[in-house]
Amino acid sequence: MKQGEFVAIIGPSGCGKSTLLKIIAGLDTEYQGSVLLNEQPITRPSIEKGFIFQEHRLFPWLTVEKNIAADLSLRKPEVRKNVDEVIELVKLTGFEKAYPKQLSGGMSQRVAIARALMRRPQVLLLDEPFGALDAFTRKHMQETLLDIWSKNKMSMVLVTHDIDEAIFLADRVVVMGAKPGIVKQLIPIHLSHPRTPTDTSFHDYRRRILNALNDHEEVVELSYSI
Ligand SMILES: Nc1ncnc2c1ncn2[C@@H]1O[C@H](COP(=O)(O)OP(=O)(O)OP(=O)(O)O)[C@@H](O)[C@H]1O
Repeated sequence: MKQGEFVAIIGPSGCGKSTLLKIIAGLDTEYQGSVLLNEQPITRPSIEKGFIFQEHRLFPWLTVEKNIAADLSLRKPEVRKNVDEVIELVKLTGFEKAYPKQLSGGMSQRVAIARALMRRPQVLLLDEPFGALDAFTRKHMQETLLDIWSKNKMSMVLVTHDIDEAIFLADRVVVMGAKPGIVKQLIPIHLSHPRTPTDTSFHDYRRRILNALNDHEEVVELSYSI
C-alpha cells in the first residue's frame, strides 16, 4: 500500500475484514505472514495508527473536547490549538462543550475521528465507521472523510459492506472471499473526485466488484506494506 493511499476492504460477513484491520492496527498478533509499517513489522498498537470502530466509543461523562483531548491537558496551549483544529476539520465547531448524549450518531462518529486525528496518525484504520448511520448522514460522513484525507494526506484503510462507499472513496478496493482470509481481487478505481454514483463508469466498477464478490476462482496474495 502506498503512503497516502485510500484502500477499502469489502467482503461478505465473517470473511476476516475486521481481523485484517486489527492485525494492521497491532491489536491482533496471532497470525502468520507479515504486515509492515515503514518496512517494520507491526507488533503492537501505536500512535501512527488511528483506529475508528463502528460504534464511537466516546466517554459519556466527558465533553466533546475532553473526549478528543483524552489523556492530554486542554490547559496546554498546543493541545488546545490541536483540539480546535481537529474539531474544525470534522465540522463540529460550537459543540466543544457538548456531551455525547446531546450528539447525533454522525456527530459522535466525527468526535471519534477527531480523537484519532489528534494523534496525527500516518494511517487511519476504519472498521465500518458509518455502518450504523442513516443513508443521508452516511453520505455527509463520506464527504467529510474525503475532505480530511485530501487535507492530511494520510493513508486510509476502510472496512465496509457498502460497494458504493468503497467506489466513492477508495483508490483501490480489496475484495475478500467468504473463506476466511482470502483476498479475491484488488481493483484500482481510476475515477477523479468528486465521484458520481449515477455515472456509467461508477456503475462499471459496481458491476466489477459484484462479479468479484461472486467469483470463486480468482484468488490473489495480498501484500500489506504500509
Ligand atoms: N485468516 C483467518 N483464518 C482463520 N480464521 C479467521 C481468519 N480471518 C478471520 N477469521 C475468523 O473469522 C471470524 C470472523 O472474522 P471477522 O470478524 O474479521 O470477519 P468480518 O469480515 O469483519 O465480518 P463482519 O463483516 O460480519 O464484521 C472471526 O472469528 C475470526 O477470528
